[in-house]
Amino acid sequence: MKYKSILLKLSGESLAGANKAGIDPEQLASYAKQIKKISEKGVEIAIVIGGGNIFRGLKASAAGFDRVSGDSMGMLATVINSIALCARLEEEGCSSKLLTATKMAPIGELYRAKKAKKFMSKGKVVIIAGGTGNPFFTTDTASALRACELQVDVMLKGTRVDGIYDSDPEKNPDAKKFENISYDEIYKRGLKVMDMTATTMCKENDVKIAVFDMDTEGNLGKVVAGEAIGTVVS
Ligand SMILES: Nc1ncnc2c1ncn2[C@@H]1O[C@H](COP(=O)(O)OP(=O)(O)OP(=O)(O)O)[C@@H](O)[C@H]1O
Ligand SMILES: O=c1ccn([C@@H]2O[C@H](COP(=O)(O)O)[C@@H](O)[C@H]2O)c(=O)[nH]1
Repeated sequence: MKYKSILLKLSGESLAGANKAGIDPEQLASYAKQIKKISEKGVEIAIVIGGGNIFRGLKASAAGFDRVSGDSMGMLATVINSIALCARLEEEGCSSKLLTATKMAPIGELYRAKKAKKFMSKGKVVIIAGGTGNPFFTTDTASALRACELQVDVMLKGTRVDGIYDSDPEKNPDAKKFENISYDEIYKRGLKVMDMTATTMCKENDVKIAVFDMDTEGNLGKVVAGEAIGTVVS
């Protein structure tokens, strides 16, 4: 395996599968199987999941809430997805541990980097729920933060597109894919695959990012093995 330790960011929206909302049991099972496979190969794994399939804070004002309340609801949405993944991994026979950014016992223990690293070194898949624990952020930024804290080899953004394009491929069918790209090129072109706070955090702390299509079974194993199936940012 090319990468011995990873921070995997999973898209909440992708977890919804074809239904576009909620959690699709087949999608969840596919993610769990892929994660179990690389865990069995000795890869240390931490996971952050988004909450876009349930709630996003940015939509709060339209729904009649203030932004901070909306973001709190968004962070709780990530906890729901994290509980689901943790339960599914256990079902698959893959030992996992749910840690939370804010106090939430008995749902999960409070996150601390040292604690997370200890579990990871013992072969447990660590799921870090609740984003950063602060409003006005996203789970992309939470992923970048945890990747820095845990000093993993790479931050993997597993999503429903197969890499970074020169424009949003879900809107422009003629968009061209990059195999490699620099952080600065992402700023210069204003590419929106990840938010700028997350990109900056990775740039400043020298965290490599790989963006790939997690919805095709087997892709996680390929990316961790170093196959060039997505886009690498460095
Ligand atoms: N230049 C680009 N290259 C690739 N994808 C892009 C680009 N610009 C925008 N995107 C969009 O970014 C999305 C990937 O982001 P992400 O995985 O964070 O999805 P999300 O719906 O925001 O997930 P979450 O629920 O975790 O917030 C893709 O679905 C794609 O449409
Ligand atoms: O650190 C964080 C992370 C997330 N939020 C809120 O949660 C939702 C869902 O996260 P996504 O990354 O969009 O999937 C997000 O829209 C924020 O409202 C947060 O406040 N702080």
